[in-house]
Formats: sequence, structure tokens, C-alpha cells
Amino acid sequence: MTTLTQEALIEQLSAIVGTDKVRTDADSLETFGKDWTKIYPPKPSAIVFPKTTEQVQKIVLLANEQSLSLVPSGGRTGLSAGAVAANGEVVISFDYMNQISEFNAIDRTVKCGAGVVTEQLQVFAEEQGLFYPVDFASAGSSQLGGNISTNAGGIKVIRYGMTRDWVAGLTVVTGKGDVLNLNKDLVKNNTGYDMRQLFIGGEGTLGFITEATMRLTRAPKNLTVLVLGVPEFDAIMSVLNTFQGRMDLTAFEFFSDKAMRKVVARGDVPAPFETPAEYYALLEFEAENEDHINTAMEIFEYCVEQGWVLDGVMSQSETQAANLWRLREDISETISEWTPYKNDISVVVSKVPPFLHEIEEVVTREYPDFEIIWFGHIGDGNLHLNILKPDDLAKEVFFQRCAKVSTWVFEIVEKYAGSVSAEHGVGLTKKPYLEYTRSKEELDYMRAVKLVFDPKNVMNPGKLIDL
Ligand SMILES: O=C(O)CC[C@@H](O)C(=O)O
Ligand SMILES: [Zn+2]
Repeated sequence: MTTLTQEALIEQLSAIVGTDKVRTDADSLETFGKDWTKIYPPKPSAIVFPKTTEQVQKIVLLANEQSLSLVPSGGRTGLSAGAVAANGEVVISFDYMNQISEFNAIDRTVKCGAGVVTEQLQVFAEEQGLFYPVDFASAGSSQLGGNISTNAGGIKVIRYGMTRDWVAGLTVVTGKGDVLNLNKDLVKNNTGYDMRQLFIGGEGTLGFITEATMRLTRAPKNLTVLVLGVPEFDAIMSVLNTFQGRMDLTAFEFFSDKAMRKVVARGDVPAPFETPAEYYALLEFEAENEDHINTAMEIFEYCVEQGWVLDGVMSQSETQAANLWRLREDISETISEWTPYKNDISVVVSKVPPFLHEIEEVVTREYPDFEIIWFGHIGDGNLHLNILKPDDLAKEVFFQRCAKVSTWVFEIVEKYAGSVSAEHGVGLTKKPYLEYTRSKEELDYMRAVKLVFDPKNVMNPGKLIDL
């Protein structure tokens, strides 16, 4: 705990970034002290807005000297409370470090400040005739520093991988206050430990990312979306197998009828077709020529013949494709109205059906009075299980009941050698459950690594792992 008075703290932070870049008004503390989780009341002591790596370094050095706790803050779209400041921490917002520079057409790389918004990079890539493929519903607000720190996934992982796969180089300020330039944007660099990888998905616990060189790729052609109505969950996997056997997919997602109905009820997009189905699969592929469309149609018909698919629709334009995507992408925001308890779990794709059925049995037994919403990136083995809070139940009671059942859910995750956090990260919400995915020895190594980079525990303390 720091012995600095609030006044002295503001003074010292202002000396680094300027008085207009330190905020302590109630609105800012509330806004920048939290992410999209609604569990922990924000309580930061100040919000600071550096503009350069050097300023971040000075703040970290001050934190070491004065025993401050620092929390990094990007677009604040996190779902695991990795960027929540609930204990008087100083929040470092990267909003002013949002420059895109040094585009290199030959290397297909571009340098981005940690505060560059995902969509800003996507648009920049498009302007160069290229593509930044990591995409998700919060792309309009999430920032690259946060995406990298949580190794964000999203809807195109099946084809393009996670954020990790697009980071060519990183500039970080470690917890000790050193500035490291990691990997120098090289494609090949076998010179020992790739420390870049520790900061990717490190949730700001080892140091803060201030700049990243991101890779871009060729833009996909004529992305076409197919939504299929599937009566039984296991059939979704047969559909996935059959399509993947003959085509390269850019996405393969699923959602339940309950999830779809809630999105449609908002009135922005219509249901895909009239035939009701328990589940829907959403596939996307590049239709570079007629042959691709014909192949997709043939596979679709085969799936109908097998009884796996009841009905389907294929987009005929970009607008139609975007509307079909909304059926899937709008789910998270739509259900946020019900204060959902979130699980973001994964197993290898081949184990998804028995895994889901076992979990379904537990949650339907234990939550007879709660609404359960399934959706996710099924092509990656990643399921989003959301339990909705009944209106008449207090938030605290609801979360307590959910946490109890979580233990049983995570026992199933452990049994199937899965993960308690596929893509949202650990933060505060999944920290108590990390041992269901990581061995005791692994956790000891993680603690040891943390102490190497951040011996005074100033960087995002209490997140991901306790010392
Ligand atoms: O809200 C969720 O549970 C998932 C959010 C996001 O990862 C998605 O896939 O839409
Ligand atoms: Zn997701």
C-alpha cells in the first residue's frame, strides 16, 4: 500500500503526463475503473493518460518507488474483470496512444499504439487493400493493447487464429520499469525464449504493452454466409466435418434458438427462415467463383438428406451477409440486459458433443429456474455458456448460486482436459478456477515468472494469479 497522500499522488503523476492527463472526477473513476463485467464496483484512485512509452515507464518506476498498484485500461470490453480497478489502483488508460504508423507493404506489417481500436486497424488495412482478420462484436471499442494482453479470439479463429498469430513485435514496459522491444518484427528469430509470447495473454501482469507491430494479410474475396437450422446439437459437428472436408471455412459458429429469439425480438434483424430449429450453425466461406457456391449447395443438400439440417439460407449480398452475422454477433450485447453469469469454456473439437451434454445435464438440473443460453465458436471447440439472472433475484444471490455450480462445470472441463477460459481471459472472475486447467506445477512457474518481471507486484495485481 502506498503512503502517498492523494494530493501528492496527483502531483507526481501530473509531473509525468501533465495536469490535464490525470483525472480524479467521479465520472472518470467510474468509467475507467471497470470493464464490461458488472460484478466489482470500481474504486480507482486516479486515471492517467500517458502519450508515450517513456511516460508509461516513468509511471511504472513511480509505482515501484511508492508501492502503487497499476491497472491497464483499453477499450474496457473485457468480460473477465481483467481491467477492473476495485482497490484504489491507478488506472493507465491508453486512449492517447492510438497512432498507426510505419506501414510496410512488403512485410505487410504496421505499427500500432496500444490504444489503437481494433476497427481502426481493420479500416487501415482495408485502405491498403489488405486485411486484419481478428474480429469480434466489440471491434468498434476494444483496443489492441487489451486484445494482445488477453490474446483475443473472436469469430474468424478457425481460419486465421488468435491475436497471438498477428503480433510481429511488441514494445513493453515491464513491472521493473524496463522497456523491451520484443522480436523486432522478424518472421524467423530462433534466439531463445520468445518473451513476446509471455506478454500476449499475460493480462498486464508482467508489464504493459505500449506498442505492437501487427501483421496484415490478403483481403478475402466475396465472403458468403450460410445459416443452417439444426435439430440436434451433435448434428452440428457432422455438418462442420462435412463442410471442412471439402471447403476452407472462414467461420463456423453456433447459437441456440433461445439466443436467436432474443436477438430477433429486438427488431433489428429478422429470423433467417421460418422453420424452427433447436440450434443454428453459421458458416462463412470465400466464394471466389461459382464452383465454391455450387460446392456449398451440394454439401448443404447432403446435410439435409442426412437429417442433420432442416433449413438454410445463403447470403446473396454483403448486406445480407452482415444481417445474418448479426444473429450471432448481437447475442452477447442483447443478453447483457439479464446480467448474465458467463462461462467461456473449450475442449478439443472432437470432444465437444459429450462435453456439452454433460454440462447441459448439470446446469439444467441445478438451474431449473434460470434461463440458459448457448452459443459460441464451435469450430474452435469454444462454447459460451451464459446463465441469465431472473428479474426478481438479487445480483449477489444469483452470482453466489452460479459460482457454486461453476465448480461442477469446471470439474467436467477438467475431466475433458479443457480450458476454463478459451478466449476471454482469467482476470478476477476465473482466477479461482484456474487450477481446473493448469497444474499446480504450472501455476508455480507462472508465479515465478511474474516475480521476474514484476518483483514488487505493481502490474495489475490480483488478476490472473495470486502470488
Ligand atoms: O458474451 C459472451 O459470453 C461471449 C462474447 C463474445 O466472446 C462472443 O463470442 O460473442
Ligand atoms: Zn466469443
